[in-house]
Amino acid sequence: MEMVTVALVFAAVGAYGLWFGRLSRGLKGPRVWPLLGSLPSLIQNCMRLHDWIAENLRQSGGTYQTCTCAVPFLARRQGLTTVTCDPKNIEHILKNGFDNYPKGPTWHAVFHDLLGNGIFNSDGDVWLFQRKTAALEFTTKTLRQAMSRWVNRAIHLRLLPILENADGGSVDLQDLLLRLTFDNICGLAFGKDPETLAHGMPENAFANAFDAATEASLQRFILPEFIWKLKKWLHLGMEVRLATSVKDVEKYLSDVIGNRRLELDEAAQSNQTLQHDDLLSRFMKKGNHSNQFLQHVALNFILAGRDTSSVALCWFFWLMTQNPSVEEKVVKEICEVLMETRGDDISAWLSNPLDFKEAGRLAYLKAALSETLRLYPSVPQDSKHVVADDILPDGTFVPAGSAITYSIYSIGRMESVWGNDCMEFRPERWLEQDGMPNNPFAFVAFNAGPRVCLGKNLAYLQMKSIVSAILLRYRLQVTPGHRVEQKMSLTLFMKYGLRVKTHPRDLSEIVKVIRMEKNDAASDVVVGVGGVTDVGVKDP
Ligand code: HEM
Repeated sequence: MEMVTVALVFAAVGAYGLWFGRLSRGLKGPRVWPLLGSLPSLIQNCMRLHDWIAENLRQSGGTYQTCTCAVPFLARRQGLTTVTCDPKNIEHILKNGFDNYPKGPTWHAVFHDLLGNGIFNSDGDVWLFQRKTAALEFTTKTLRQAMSRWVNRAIHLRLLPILENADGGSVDLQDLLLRLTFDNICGLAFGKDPETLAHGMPENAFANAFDAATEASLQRFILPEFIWKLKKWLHLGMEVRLATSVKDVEKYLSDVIGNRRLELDEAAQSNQTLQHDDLLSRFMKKGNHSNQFLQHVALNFILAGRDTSSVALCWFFWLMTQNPSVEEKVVKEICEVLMETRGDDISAWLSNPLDFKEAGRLAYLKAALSETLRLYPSVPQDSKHVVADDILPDGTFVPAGSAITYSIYSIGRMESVWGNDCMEFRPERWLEQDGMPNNPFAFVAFNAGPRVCLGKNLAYLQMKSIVSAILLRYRLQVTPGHRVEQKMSLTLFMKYGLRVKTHPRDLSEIVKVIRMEKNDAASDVVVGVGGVTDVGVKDP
């Protein structure tokens, strides 16, 4: 009997060895260990994940396959991940083969408790209906006006007073910006500014519950699905926190929706039109949707639009401190535009926020923001589920049930895509005739294809308003000793925030230079092309 057991064990080990040999030979990426797959290298590099993935991709020519669970049957499906940064593959995944690469069941299960079947967490017809309805709203001028109103209010009533009071001391700009954009997106999503950005940085029950629910949902990614499902069923650990936070978030939103319904009914009875221009009211006016559907609409927009622009701005402001010549050009462009639209009096530049036309003319600023997102994309990587066996344009076979990760962070750092100067922060490339790669899928910080970010133009407007308000008034200096590092998360936060000192900016020198250039230009015989508009910046 013992002999039989030993023989069986030997046979099993031998069979596993043969299987593992075949598997690991076919994989190009980091070393794959028996049973543990690439988990050891993943853990070893978890503090510099994005740079590690970029190195792997450089070595493998743009695509590799790896396996986090080297166990037969599981390996081909749940364990196998294809990692790519090849723009042709990305175009295939996001556009040409769109239906074969949905977000998939894992993503959906993780976020379902918080986001339901909202736009950010659905595929197929459920997603398409919401996408069509929302896309109509995102092209309206009134939504742009609403964004402009919310952002300018928060900048002038709360952000600037906080910076003024900092009085040479250091502030955590990341914290301020995260609060500001959270307030903005709540205003836009359901017409209420929770004012989390205010003196003393007050606690806000809705913001806290939303943060706790997002964090607890993200924790689910770390665990195998059956474990977090078991914890949910047994009411254990983070699952308890998730359930309570989701309840709090839903209660808050259900009160907002209930009040809005009453206001809309009263307005209809007295033949008045309500002035609410937020997304929730727009969806309510369009159809007879359930409270739960409307809650999910609001929550999905908040999740999609809350941290992305603040994180991009954080890296932008840090890059300004590292690249003073770019900062000078950014400030000069803003001054040039304001001098043309508001005249020479500097106080008139500071008294009112940018209007749409002024913001639209800031081509260099838009290029600098895009360049920031190329090197520091707010969403550094994204994953898709493979529905049916497929072959990617570069010849890689991807089996049904496996996952594909495309590294947005790596695409921007590939010499093969962006040229020898890919690691340089050079906004000019966005304005040059041949500065950009031919394939528009080389820049997917806002996603691309049918699921391209709906808030992209609003985000540029919001970011331009915030940059102008801060840089016209202050020069920023990273607080000595402060460490700027990436946090490993679905969003590219700075791990320790961004502590900066603010120094009042004297615009008189820049104004002198602009005046001199204007005089020189006026005395030239050749007349220039006039103001550049931001249509000059190439978009995918
Ligand atoms: C710099 C700022 C922003 C960046 C970098 C960004 C980036 C992205 C990315 C990468 C996606 C795809 C995510 C995925 O499918 O998993 C996305 C989707 C989306 N974004 Fe943005 N976003 C920004 C700002 C905003 C803002 C301000 C809003 C709302 C006002 C917004 C609304 C959306 C929506 C609704 C989607 C889902 C689209 C769909 O699935 O059909 N985004 N965004």
